[in-house]
Order: sequence, then C-alpha cells, then structure tokens
Amino acid sequence: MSHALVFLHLLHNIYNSWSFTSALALLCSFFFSGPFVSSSVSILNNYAGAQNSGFHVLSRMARKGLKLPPGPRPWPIVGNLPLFAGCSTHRRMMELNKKYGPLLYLRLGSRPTVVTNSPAIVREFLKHQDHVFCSRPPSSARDIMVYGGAGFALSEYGPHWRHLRKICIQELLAPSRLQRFHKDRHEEAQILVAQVLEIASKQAGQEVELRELLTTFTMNIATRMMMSKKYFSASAADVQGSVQEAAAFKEYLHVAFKLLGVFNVGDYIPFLKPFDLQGYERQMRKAMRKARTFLDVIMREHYEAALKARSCRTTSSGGGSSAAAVDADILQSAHDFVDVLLALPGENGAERLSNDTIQALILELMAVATETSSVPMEWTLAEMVRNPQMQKKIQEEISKVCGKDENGIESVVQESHLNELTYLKAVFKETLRFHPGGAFIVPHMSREPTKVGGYDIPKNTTVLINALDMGRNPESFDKPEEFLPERWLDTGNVDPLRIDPEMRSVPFGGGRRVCPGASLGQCIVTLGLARLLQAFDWQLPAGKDDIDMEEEAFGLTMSLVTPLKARATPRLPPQFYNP
Ligand code: HEM
Repeated sequence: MSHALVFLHLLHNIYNSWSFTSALALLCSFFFSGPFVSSSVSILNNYAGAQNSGFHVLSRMARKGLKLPPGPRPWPIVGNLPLFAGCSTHRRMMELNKKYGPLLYLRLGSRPTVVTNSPAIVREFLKHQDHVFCSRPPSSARDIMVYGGAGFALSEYGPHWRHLRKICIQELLAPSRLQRFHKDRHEEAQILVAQVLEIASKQAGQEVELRELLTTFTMNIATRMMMSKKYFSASAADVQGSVQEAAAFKEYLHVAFKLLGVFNVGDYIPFLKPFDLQGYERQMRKAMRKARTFLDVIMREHYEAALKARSCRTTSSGGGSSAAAVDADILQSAHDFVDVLLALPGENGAERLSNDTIQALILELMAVATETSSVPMEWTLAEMVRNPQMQKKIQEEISKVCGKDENGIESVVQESHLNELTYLKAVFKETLRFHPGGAFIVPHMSREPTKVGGYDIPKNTTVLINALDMGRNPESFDKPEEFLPERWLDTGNVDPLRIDPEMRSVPFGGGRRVCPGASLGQCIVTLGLARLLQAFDWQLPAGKDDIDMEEEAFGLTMSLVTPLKARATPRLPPQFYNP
C-alpha cells in the first residue's frame, strides 16, 4: 500500500497534471483502503476537481469516428475502473446495463470492454459472429498460472487452441473414455453418502456442512481421471501419493480458483504491471512454484511408466510394430488423462506435446472441472432444503426409476438411471439459470473490428456476458425471481445440455468456445445430487427459518456467501447404507 502512495506522489510531481493524479487517486481508492490512503485520495481529488470537464477530451478523441455502444464516460488512464470501487462487479454491471441499455461499453483501464445481459446480443456474440468473438483476453493469470496460455481454456483463438481442443474432445472427454472412469465416480459418490451418514449419525439433528464434502467429491473425481490419484480425504490413510504432494496441489488449486478470476490492476493499466500493486502476481508465482514441483513428480511417474509400456510393447512384437502402432496401442490402454497426453503427437508434426502444454492442460482442466460442478451442487441442495416438496418429488422419481432389489430395498442410483430422472434434470437446469456457476461466463474477446446492434466494436474488445442477469431477465422468463424447475418441463427442452436456440440462458457458453465438459459436468452434478437426495431427507438447521442465499462472486465461480449447512436424516432402511 505504501508503495502505491509513494508511486502516486512521484507521478504527481513529475506530471503536475490534475486530471492525471485525480485518476490515479481514484485508482488507489479503488484498490486500497485505510485512513492514510483515503485522506490522500480526497486531497488529490480536490486538486483535480476543477478540471473535470477536461477529462473527457481524451475519451472523445478515442471515440472519434467510431459509434461505440453507450456507457459512462471514462477517466483518463483508469477509464471506468473507479465505478467498481468497493462493490460487487457483477451487481454494478447489472445497474449499468439497466441505465445504458443491453450493450454497455466500458473502458477498464486501457481495455475496451462490452457487457451484455440480452439474449439478442448474446446470439450475435456466440452464434452469428462467433468467428469474431471466439478469442480470450490476455491476463497475468494466464501468463503465470497456465504457462502463458499453453493450455487452451484461456488461450487465444488459433491453431494451438484448435489442436488442443480437438485432442481434449476426441481423446479425453469422449464418451468411451469417460465411461472408463465410471467406477471411480461411483466410489466417490458412495464415499460422499458414507461421510454424510457418519456426521448425521453422531447425534440427532447434527448439521452437515456441505461445501468441503462436495468439493472433495468433485476434486477426487477429477484427479482420479487425470492422474489416477486421490488427494482429498477426511482420512490421511485414504490419500494416494505423498502428503506433501497433496498439500502442494491443494494450495495451488485454492489459490488458482481465486486468482484466475481476480481484477488485477496491472492487466488493465499496463504501466502499473511491474509494480504488482495488489500483490496478486507474487501470489500466483508462489503457487506456481509449488504446482510445478508437484506436477514434475506426476509427469516423471507417468513418463517412466509410459517408457516401460513402450519398450514392453516393442519387445513383445519382436521390434515388428511401428512407433505409431505402439502409440495407438498405448493410447488405447491408457489409464488416465496424463497417460493419454504423453502418448499424443504435438503440433506441426512434433512427436509429442510439450511438458508445459501437458502441465497447463492438467491445471486448466482441474480449475474448470471441479468448482463448476461442486458449486451448482451446493446451490441445488440449498434450494431443496428451502423447497421440501421439490425434494420429495425428486425422491419419488428416483424410487420409481431405480426400483427395488431382491430384498425389497431401493436400488442405489446408478449413472445409467440419470437420463430418466427428468425432474432432477429440470432442477439442475433451473439452478444453472437462477444461480449460474459464475456471474459471468469465461470472457471472450473480439479478433477484428465489427458491428453489433449498429455499434462499432473495436478489435481486442473483451466481452462479458452476465449470466446471472440473463437468468433473471423478465423478458426471457416468467417469474424470473422464483426457483421453478417446472418451467422447463413443458417446454420440451428439459435437458441442460441442449443449447437454447434463443440463448435466454447460456450456462455452458456457446459457439466455438462452448464448454466441452458439459456432459461430464452434468453427470457428476446429477449423480452426486441423486445419491444425496435418495439417501437423506434434508432440512434447515435447528432454529433457522431459511437459508442465507446471498451470492458471492469469487474468482471464476459464484457461490453462497455462507457455506450451506443442513440437517440430514437417513430415509431408507439401514441395509441400504451397508450394501
Ligand atoms: C456443471 C458444470 C460445468 C459448467 C456449468 C461449465 C460451464 C462452462 C462455461 C460457461 C464455459 C465458457 C464457455 C464460453 O466461453 O462460451 C466453460 C468452458 C470450458 N469448460 Fe466447462 N463447465 C462445467 C464443467 C466442465 C467440466 C467437467 C470440464 C472438463 C473436464 C469443463 C471444461 C471446460 C473447458 C476446457 C472450457 C474452455 C473451452 C474453450 O475455451 O475452448 N467444464 N465451461
């Protein structure tokens, strides 16, 4: 903080320009708080007050010749950043969209940005002009935490992205590959139910805190698929791999979830980047050092196993098999995603994918796959606790679809039942509308200048699609402020994976960047929910008359501010829980 002030005064002396220092003062008020800073800020603002009208010269010049969408006037250097001081970004953007219309233009530091909540405009971005808006904006998080975009979820559009996305869809997330991990998902769901039972059995009315359990469930599924390891467990004996490995990886993930979505001032005002005023880049580097050490171990283990497998296969074929045939064979029998990645060819004829690319893919997939699934599970359970009749409807549906075993006990829900659980799907779809995984979908960026709704959109404009606002749009939905899964039952469009042609809600994004893990995400979420709702009745904690449903946008995701606690009562005979 003191660095920021010294820097501010230095610049003030050098430039002696009222508007410049005022803008910086506002910038500091945005990013820092405390009495010293606020008093300095107010002094500097007073200096600058008389010059306000001059501020807009630059913005007018920037707009010259272009018909930009409406939006508040930007300040020099900081642009519209000060509008977001001390408030929730997505809520402020909602207000601005209300004031300026469905296509809002902002300048965040040096970055042109458009924000929308309108299905018609989203259709332009994700459908009609998807070829223009399919890139991603640069960020220090991408540079530091995913090896400068060596993966693909955050990388810019181009041959590298295309190559990796194709690999990901064909080799990692193909239904036949995912089917191989069916047993792992089943085991983790079993463990989830057992953990809730253990807590609930301690004493009648005991509350279960769900967030940690749900995160453990999704993370273990992801690490088992990716690297055949399980790092998260209530019992240390159940963890595979060293305790240090697990600790390093957990720390990385914790920091990554937060830092991949932070508003880092250096990304918006490039000349401030070297100062790392908020300390985010330092945190990112620290987390990355640990993640690298951890990933090097994983890679070495897998690499050695791959070499062994290769030499065994070559020897057993008497040297008769070509390298390509050996690779195809290894790919076919690969245990996990890292095995697959080590057997795949790289770009432009390279024999293998680079180490950085493989590590970036692991980190990106972990980041996009885990919280995106655990967060909607927590929201759905919160809604179920508040709506016992919906809970009952799901339980009745499960009983009907699963039937009973030879002892007359209800059969445990399996993945093969999920497709028939129509009401549960409607509930999940409603969760994605009403409580989307993130307030904004992952940002897109324009690759060339274009026009949308009659306005000019410059090249390299960041596109923010406010999923929360879209889901609550009264022009798109009747009673948008109510959680009503029934709204989907009559539409013939109950499947959350089916993209709404009108794009009234886009939980998995759209166009070339549409989420490639949507069906896996839906499988994990609905399996976990079905198991928890089949096994238990969920009620409000004793003495509470409602759940606190306030949301908090944290990094890439949007969760409940107050982690969900609820009472779980086993609802089936004891034999059900001890199969
Ligand atoms: C319910 C769970 C999930 C939700 C709600 C969700 C949602 C999203 C959204 C909104 C995007 C941005 C799309 C866009 O930019 O237009 C996205 C991208 C992505 N998701 Fe998911 N996701 C989920 C689960 C998963 C899972 C399980 C995986 C993989 C294992 C995954 C992998 C990805 C990847 C790799 C991208 C980036 C695609 C690209 O840039 O080309 N997601 N997801």
